[in-house]
Amino acid sequence: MWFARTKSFIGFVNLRRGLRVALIQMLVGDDKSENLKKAVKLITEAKKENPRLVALPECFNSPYGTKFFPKYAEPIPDGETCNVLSETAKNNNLYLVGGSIPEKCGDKFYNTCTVWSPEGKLIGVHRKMHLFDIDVKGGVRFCESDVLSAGNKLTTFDVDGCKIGIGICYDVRFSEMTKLYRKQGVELLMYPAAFNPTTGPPHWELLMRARAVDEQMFVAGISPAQDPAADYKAYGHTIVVSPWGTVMHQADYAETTVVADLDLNEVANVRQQIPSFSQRRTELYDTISKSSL
Ligand SMILES: NC(=O)CC(=O)C(=O)O
Repeated sequence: MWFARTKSFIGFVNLRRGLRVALIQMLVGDDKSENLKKAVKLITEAKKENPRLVALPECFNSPYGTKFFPKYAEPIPDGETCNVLSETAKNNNLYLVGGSIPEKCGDKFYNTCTVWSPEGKLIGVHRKMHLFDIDVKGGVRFCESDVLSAGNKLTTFDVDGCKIGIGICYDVRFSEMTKLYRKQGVELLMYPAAFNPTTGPPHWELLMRARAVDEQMFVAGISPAQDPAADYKAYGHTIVVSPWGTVMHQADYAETTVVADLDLNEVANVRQQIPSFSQRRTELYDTISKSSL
């Protein structure tokens, strides 16, 4: 296992607020129980680096594709995958962002991220809010809404005083959502995500950096590794960006784990030096128009 570690440091601070995260860029196959075994193995290996929080990628127990979602879907929290995630968080005594899985709830399906405490308790459930329906000629066509329903709620949780927000993949393209997280005091935004060879190269890093600079927070994107044989080829490139917009670490296409030390004081430092949030002219550009224009 190859580990990459980056450190971020700005100036002298009296009280260092740090958070070590491990982001698992896992190669996902079509055998669900093998995927679960692999996730447990990689989390257990990552634990050797002593992270406080570990994250898995979007759709880590199933291939990413609408034809797979109904077959792989499980109820939350009473399914096999949730049991495994809860046990693994507890056995390793860490916070676990469980990537995402296809969720079945009644007659509906969702693309859902669960978050687990070191005691194995479910502390967050995020259903992808913006469904990935795009058609790029000669590139990628995908229509999640053929099968999935969209979630309607933001999701935050706390790790040692750091408020963390969750989005899933396509959610990263919606800056209004990130602004709401900023208003809630989020300092780290985590996106389990699976971009692709069409949108990945031009947009992946750009969007992660844009959200980090817009809202002056750490942003992490956690992708599956690329499987050249899969119908949908994930872009990989699991990434961590600082509140200054610096790419602290970015993986390639292969399976790997990125370990990053986040200096949370950097959030306050950047917000103090560039106080764009309090300088907004919201009276001029309220984007939620109530008019019929
Ligand atoms: N897979 C997604 O949800 C989003 C994506 O690939 C993109 O926005 O591009």
